[in-house]
Amino acid sequence: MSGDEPAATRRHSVAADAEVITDPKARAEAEARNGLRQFDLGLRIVEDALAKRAFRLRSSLILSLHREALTGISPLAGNWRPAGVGIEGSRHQPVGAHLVPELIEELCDYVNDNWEAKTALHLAAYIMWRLNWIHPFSDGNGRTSRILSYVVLCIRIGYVLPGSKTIPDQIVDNRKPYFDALEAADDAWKTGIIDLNRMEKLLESLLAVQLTDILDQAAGTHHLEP
Ligand SMILES: Nc1ncnc2c1ncn2[C@@H]1O[C@H](COP(=O)(O)OP(=O)(O)OP(=O)(O)O)[C@@H](O)[C@H]1O
Repeated sequence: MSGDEPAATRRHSVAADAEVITDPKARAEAEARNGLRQFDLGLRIVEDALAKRAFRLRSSLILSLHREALTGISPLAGNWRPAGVGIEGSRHQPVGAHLVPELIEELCDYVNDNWEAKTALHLAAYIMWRLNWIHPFSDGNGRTSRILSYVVLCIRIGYVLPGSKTIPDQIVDNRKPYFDALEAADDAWKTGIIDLNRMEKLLESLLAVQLTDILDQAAGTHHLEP
């Protein structure tokens, strides 16, 4: 657009900035509130897919889960990152931003194409690793990977899983085994191999704790250490 053009013949976009909370206390409250909202959206997605007896993973669903977690906190809520990103304390360097949309499509294809052939734990482990590996967002990658992995696990098993110690909550309470499983899958991928053994084992043990929690509540005992 030329600056000397008369106003009457000018037509250019006037974008609004996304409003974000800057006060640290209000921001922490928004993060907690958004976490609950993101989990609720995840459950609605599971219930909807189970009712329809059909599910296809799409990039729009991943963006919706991210939007729910970051609304009011980041101007990029519900959007792929526009630039490079690093992960503090990790050896993994995520790909350039220009590759994100294509890699997300590949992730969705992998899940959809292997829906019957692979186990629920494999698909959940794949998402947990691959979405973190792509690191498609400027922030909120861990939160979105964990809920999406859990959503796909529930849909592929065919249940809204019971238990209050959910897999995502257990990971947040004890992150080291999760970080180690991500690093192990990253290392395997450097040689072109998808090896999710460690992540699958981790998710299996966390699923056992989640389900056993129901038994513990009923019996008033403690069957498994978290
Ligand atoms: N080696 C690794 N490879 C891939 N992803 C990793 C690795 N180590 C950590 N991560 C992921 O990166 C996340 C941090 O990225 P980001 O800050 O965008 O996520 P977040 O959702 O904001 O954080 P949080 O998980 O604390 O809620 C970690 O939570 C983890 O999920």
